Amino acid sequence: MSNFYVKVVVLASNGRLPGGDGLAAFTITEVAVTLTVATLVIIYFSRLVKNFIIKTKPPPLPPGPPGLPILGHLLFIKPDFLQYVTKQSKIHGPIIKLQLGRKVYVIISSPSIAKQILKDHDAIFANRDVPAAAVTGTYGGLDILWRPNGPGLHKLRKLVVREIMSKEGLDACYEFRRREIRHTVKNILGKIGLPINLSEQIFLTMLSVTISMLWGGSLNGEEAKLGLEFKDRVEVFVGLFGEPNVSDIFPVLKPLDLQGIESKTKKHMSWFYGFFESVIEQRTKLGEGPKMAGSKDFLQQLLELNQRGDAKTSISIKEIKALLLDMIIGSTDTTSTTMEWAMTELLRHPNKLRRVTEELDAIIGDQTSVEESHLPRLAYLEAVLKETFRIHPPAPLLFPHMSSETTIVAGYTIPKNSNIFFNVWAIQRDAEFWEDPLRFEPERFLKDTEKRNYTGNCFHFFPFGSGRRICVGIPLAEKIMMQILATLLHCFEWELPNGRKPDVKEKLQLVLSKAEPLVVVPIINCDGALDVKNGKADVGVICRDCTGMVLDGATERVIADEAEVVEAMTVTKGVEFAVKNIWENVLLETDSLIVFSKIKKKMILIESGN
Ligand code: HEM
Repeated sequence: MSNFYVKVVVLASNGRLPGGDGLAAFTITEVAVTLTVATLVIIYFSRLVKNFIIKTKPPPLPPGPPGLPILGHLLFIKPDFLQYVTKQSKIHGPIIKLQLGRKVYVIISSPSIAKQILKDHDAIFANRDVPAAAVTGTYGGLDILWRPNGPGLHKLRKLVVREIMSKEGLDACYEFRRREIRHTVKNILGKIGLPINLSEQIFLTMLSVTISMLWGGSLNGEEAKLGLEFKDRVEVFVGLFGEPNVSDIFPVLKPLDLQGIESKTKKHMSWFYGFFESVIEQRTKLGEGPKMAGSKDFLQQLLELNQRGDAKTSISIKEIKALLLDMIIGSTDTTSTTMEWAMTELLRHPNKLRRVTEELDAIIGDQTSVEESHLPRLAYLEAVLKETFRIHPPAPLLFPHMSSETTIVAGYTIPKNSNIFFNVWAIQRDAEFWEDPLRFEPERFLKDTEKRNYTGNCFHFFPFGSGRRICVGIPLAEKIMMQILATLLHCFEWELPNGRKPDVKEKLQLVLSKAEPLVVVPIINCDGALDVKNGKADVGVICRDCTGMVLDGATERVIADEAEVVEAMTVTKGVEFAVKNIWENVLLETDSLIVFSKIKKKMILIESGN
């Protein structure tokens, strides 16, 4: 018997020696074994429980910079939120967390994590945290942008995608788009040689295009002032949505509206909605608006749905107004900013600009205007637009998505109701995927075109978002931007005032625009200038690109565009014109109808007065 065994037996038998009581010795052995087994079982189970606890403990929140008590990172996000989050992501990794008050903000700057959220967990992350300004500005989120994910959102998205953005919908209102682009050309022709704010010009074109598609209206002529007012108000309105609002961060302060954001939003909202109400009232009084190839404009369709009274498809007047505002805001700032950046980059890279104009000359040739049918063949221009989206995405962080459940992503816990930003600006400039990412190189989109598209499947390049909140306006955006850019570049040459180089400083409001608007000088892109003398004073008719514009030679102001040539010549009836074609020396009488073609570089006489 070992010493140890003797000791245990003696202790267990209260000092009595074994042998006298065999039963006691047996019990002690049994107790020892039982104790050992119990200890082992306890150890085993405690390990099991520990493992279970470790396994079921939620992963940590994403890392991030330390914040201040109560305020969190509120004081750090200004003046440049995009630069701040990009810098913090470089330090803390591709998924980071910031806190404003009690609200959690998660910023993603990795394609694979973006894919997990926007594809694998799309339904969970398809909500929005509606800021107080948007609640006020959209009747509590009745539009598409701020609407919670659900049947109401699907109904509105389907309506826009099927009725406006479908091929048939867009074809049906092509004439309106064409008309507005020609008005823009005419406007610019009146400003040849003068500096113009291109951003403003393009914004007005886009606004006119959108309004004409929505209800057949136009902002040209007398209404141009209205266009500028729209522009100012859209800018302010959008700025109010983007402004960090203490009412959102600390909801108890909401009734105080400390920054006055809600009251300002209300003021602008009443202006927009008042405008829409007058359009709707007019439509209801006068009946259907202008028809486009037998189809109805969007407003007409909405009003008919409003009359239907069927809960599944019916739409209220408030929804109609909120939707119209969405379409106008969604389509103007984003597209005009993109075109402004595209022009800026082309002016900075004359060799790329040359390649665009060569392509335009080859495809459009001597035809008088850029038509939508030309667009699919303008591969290089399309690459220029994509490269512009890559380097200057108008929505560099997309629009924030909100999680409707606590979810684990990339090994971190994203709490319910967090706001998720996707830093497409950083992802699309990431040297791991894009060679020489800061260089403007449209050629990279000429290879691998299928892979490098923005339909939401490539998470290295997704300027329109992805998943169920992807932008509804892509088909319109791509058509209209291609056509406007092609027209501007085919019809005019562009210079910077005083030979300056355009700068690329950015400014983030809701869209990432140029800090300073692009001011450029349009010059005549045609050698075929014609002089007209009436014997008393110089009067000019100058051949202008594509459009057959008639201009006053002294002031270089437009007298008429092609459609109005007849009228212009009637106005000048009785005045003797001697029109000298620099190639053919043609003399015309006043009553002649003339159009000019740029490419043929000659004046075409289509009808003689006598
Ligand atoms: C350069 C052109 C455009 C760009 C870059 C752009 C970009 C975007 C982005 C990034 C989003 C948010 C996606 C997300 O939340 O993940 C969005 C949403 C939206 N866009 Fe666009 N957009 C453009 C043009 C347009 C046009 C032309 C329209 C309409 C006429 C439009 C209407 C909308 C609407 C209504 C939404 C909200 C969708 C939703 O929340 O479900 N956009 N857009």
